[in-house]
Order: sequence, then structure tokens, then C-alpha cells
Amino acid sequence: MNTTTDAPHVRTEGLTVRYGAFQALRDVTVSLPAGGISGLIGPNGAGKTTLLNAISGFTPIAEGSVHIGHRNITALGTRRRALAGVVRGFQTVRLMERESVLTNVLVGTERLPQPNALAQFLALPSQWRARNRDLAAATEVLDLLGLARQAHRRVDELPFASRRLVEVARVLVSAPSVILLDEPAAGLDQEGRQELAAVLTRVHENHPSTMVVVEHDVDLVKSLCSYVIALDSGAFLRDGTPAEVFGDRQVQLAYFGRAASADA
Ligand SMILES: Nc1ncnc2c1ncn2[C@@H]1O[C@H](COP(=O)(O)OP(=O)(O)OP(=O)(O)O)[C@@H](O)[C@H]1O
Repeated sequence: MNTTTDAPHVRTEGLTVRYGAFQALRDVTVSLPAGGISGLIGPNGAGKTTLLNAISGFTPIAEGSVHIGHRNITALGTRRRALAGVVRGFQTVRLMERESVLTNVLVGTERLPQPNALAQFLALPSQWRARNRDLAAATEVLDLLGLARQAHRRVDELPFASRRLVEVARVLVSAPSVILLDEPAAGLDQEGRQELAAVLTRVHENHPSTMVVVEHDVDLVKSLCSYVIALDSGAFLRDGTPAEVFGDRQVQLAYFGRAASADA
């Protein structure tokens, strides 16, 4: 697996998130290795999505901090975090169903610096340069994901597995340095899962990034991730290699409801 120091590591310190009186995350300190693909696992309600939301700024933090490389981004909103290279995908497919694949992917380029409204109104050269840059980025990512031939098809004409990839393409098109994917394989069959794992590995080899994938499928995590963090009931449980984490008795109890012989 390709790792690189070009992408930053991601660190949370003492992260607590509350929904009213309920603590969805409790004092969570984790460190995700720079340039690797990390899996975030845990039973339903463990706080995985909340952790992605806290890192990307979608959920307010009650206590603690979030760091990207040496930068403390806790005070930044979602837009400024995205400009800093932190981009997340969502658990459910959120596409403009009646628009083309290309149009959907171009939405992701809004995270790139864009000419101001006046330049756009006057159709200045800076606007055309930005448009060409966005089209080139979208074309490249569609190529990488094997979607180039579908670029002008309407999203609602595509099979579910391809729509999932369009969602991933929209995240990738701004070439983020930190990519947070929330169950990107949800709803896919075994073949679709394997294809997705291959695509994500290819993307990671082509674009240096620190990738975090929330996933329930143990085999997918083992094949895709070099590092795993396990949460349970809003708290940090264990981190390490897939073999270490899935071999851990506490993880097995939390995740499978029983301890099993490690099959890692
Ligand atoms: N907006 C919210 N308001 C109140 N409680 C919430 C909210 N979002 C999440 N929760 C609760 O916080 C806890 C953690 O939720 P979260 O979605 O982060 O878990 P998860 O590990 O991603 O679960 P799953 O695997 O089911 O997606 C759960 O008990 C959930 O019900």
C-alpha cells in the first residue's frame, strides 16, 4: 500500500460531542497516520459518523480539538476546513438524480477557490480558467474511477454501484488531502464492494491523501486499510493494524458480541 508524507496526519484530542444531554463522543483522542487508509469501526451508535462530522466541522464540538498536520482547525467552519483539504462523503447517496454524472461531480469543485461573483458575471478570463481547471479535474477523476464513458448520462439511469462511485468522485474531484468516507460500500453487493476497494486503493496510489473509511465489513477493512480505530459507545476502544484490532478481545466483544479466535 502506498503511503506518503505529502498528506497530513489527522489528530483529535479529548474530543467530546454532545447532542443535548447525550454524549455521542467522550474524550476521544485518536491519531490517523499521514498518507494511509484508516478504517473506523465499531457497532451501531458507536460514534463513527459523529467523529467524521467533528473532524469535517459538520458537528459542533463541546470539548477537545482537531488537528490536520500541525494546524489546529477546531475553530474553522466546514467551508474553511474543505478549503484546507478536509472533505467528507456521506453515508447515503446524495446526488442530483436528474443531472448528468459530470454535473454532479463538478459540484465537488465548488470547494476549490473560485473567481468572485463579478468576474463570473463579466465572464472574465479567470472564470474560464477556473472552469477549464474544474473540467480537467472532473475528467481525470471520472477516468480514474472508470466512469469516463458515463460522464454525460443522467445519474438516475445508472446502477446503484455506479451512483456510489459518482458520490466518491464528487469527494475526490477537489483532490483533498484528507478524505473522510462514511460507509462508501453501503448497499453494494460483494462484487461492488471488491470493485470499490480496488478503486479506492487506485485513487490512493494516484493521489497522496490521508483517507478514513467508516466500514462495517471486516473483510473490506482488512483488505483496504493499513490502520484501524475502534470506537464503542462514544469512546475510543483500540487502534492498530487490522490484525491487532480485530484480534483484540474487547473489540470482538463490542463488535461481534463474543470473543472469537483471531482470523486476521
Ligand atoms: N443529531 C443527533 N441528535 C441526537 N442524537 C444523535 C444525533 N446523531 C447521532 N446521534 C446519536 O449519537 C450516537 C452516535 O451516532 P453515530 O451516527 O455517530 O454512530 P455510528 O457509529 O456512526 O452508527 P452507525 O454505524 O449506526 O451509523 C447514536 O446513539 C445516535 O443515535
